[in-house]
Amino acid sequence: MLAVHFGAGNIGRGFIGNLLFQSGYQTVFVDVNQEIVDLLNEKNQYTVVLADKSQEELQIRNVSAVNSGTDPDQVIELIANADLVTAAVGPNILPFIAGSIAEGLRKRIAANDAPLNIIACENMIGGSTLLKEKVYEKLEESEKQLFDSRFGFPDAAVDRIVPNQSNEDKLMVKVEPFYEWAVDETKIIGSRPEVEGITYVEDLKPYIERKLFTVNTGHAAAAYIGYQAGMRTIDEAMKIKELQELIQQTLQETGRMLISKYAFEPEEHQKYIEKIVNRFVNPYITDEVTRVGRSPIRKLGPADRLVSPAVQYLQLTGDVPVSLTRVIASAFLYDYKEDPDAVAIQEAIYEKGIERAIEQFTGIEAGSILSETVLDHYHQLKSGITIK
Ligand SMILES: NC(=O)C1=CN([C@@H]2O[C@H](COP(=O)(O)OP(=O)(O)OC[C@H]3O[C@@H](n4cnc5c(N)ncnc54)[C@H](O)[C@@H]3O)[C@@H](O)[C@H]2O)C=CC1
Ligand SMILES: O=P(O)(O)OC[C@H]1O[C@](O)(CO)[C@@H](O)[C@@H]1O
Repeated sequence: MLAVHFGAGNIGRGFIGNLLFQSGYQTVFVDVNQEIVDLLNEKNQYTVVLADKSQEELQIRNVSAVNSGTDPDQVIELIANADLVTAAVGPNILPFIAGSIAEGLRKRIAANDAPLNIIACENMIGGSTLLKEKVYEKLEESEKQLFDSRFGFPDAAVDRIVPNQSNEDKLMVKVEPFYEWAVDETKIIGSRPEVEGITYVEDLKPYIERKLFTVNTGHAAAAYIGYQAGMRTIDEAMKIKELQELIQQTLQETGRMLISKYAFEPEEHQKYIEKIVNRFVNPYITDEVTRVGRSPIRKLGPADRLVSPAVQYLQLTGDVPVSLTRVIASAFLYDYKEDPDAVAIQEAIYEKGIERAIEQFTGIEAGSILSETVLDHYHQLKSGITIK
């Protein structure tokens, strides 16, 4: 069985590649990083290390790679013959891989009538749906019906913390032992890809919202508030008692919203929160706040981990979320110079003021109660009332 995976980065090698190998696939990674492509083709294997007391090493074999920048025809050929296509490149990169996927699917249609599923494994709601939209933008109107009947783009929720790597062995990836991969089975075309570790679900929305608004909201809170307090890593940040408390309060807010929306069992949800917070304090993982906080424009978007739960909390409970708005404010103070999103946000604040910047990046209307609350937190945090 042939799997083509776009993005041989942290989650690509450390999670998706790992499960594909365990499920019997031959995996070809598609990436634009020539060094990683060369190494994968030279070794045809790499090591995944579990970040816990055991430090267990898994050998991931049957892998190779192609550089889509220099060898686009090979990528097209691979897609034409694949049994499964997956991607973990980042939401902003999905439009750039759509062209070769469209071409590959065209070539496949000309050669055989086997169905194919394409699963984007990004931290976002509707990642595969977005990829499908971008692929379909490359099609003629007349092609779309046949594509609909042959190719599935099931959305997914993926969860495993894989920090940036600093190993001497450039292919080695250190990952937390925990993982979860839920896939929307209603959008599968043909038979379900048999991948060890995938949970097929009929309704993905509760899974993806629970995950994005707990793991990723909590993590973003630790990153932005931790950065504000001068911390370098998430585990350092988590040692600050007040920060842990703020994360707990933030996750109580997202929890209240999720429980009210999906009728989750409160005790079960509380256990889920505790488990997530424990993952953040894993002493075997060094995860920089600047990785977890990366791309703040994306993270402040209306459908993402901070603003969406805040807006839904207000709508569902009638109360203003005190902690979520504080985390949103701290994201507006995130001024890490190496992050182009952070720089753009700071420039927008400088040029048009914080209130307009909040509206621009979050879609929260200026003058609304949410905007006013974020604004209050922003001014307090800026005047030095920090967590430390
Ligand atoms: N790292 C993690 O723990 C998790 C990450 N994710 C999601 O997975 C996605 C990837 O994240 P990471 O693996 O952390 O990032 P990463 O930066 O380690 O990996 C991304 C890879 O995509 C490659 N890439 C960039 N442009 C490309 C293109 N045009 N074609 C093919 N490959 C291209 C990069 O060279 C890199 O190897 C993101 O959406 C992230 O939110 C989801 C869950 C966990
Ligand atoms: O990958 P993103 O969306 O930039 O956000 C980083 C987040 O993703 C993860 O890497 C994995 O879920 C978390 O560590 C963190 O919450």
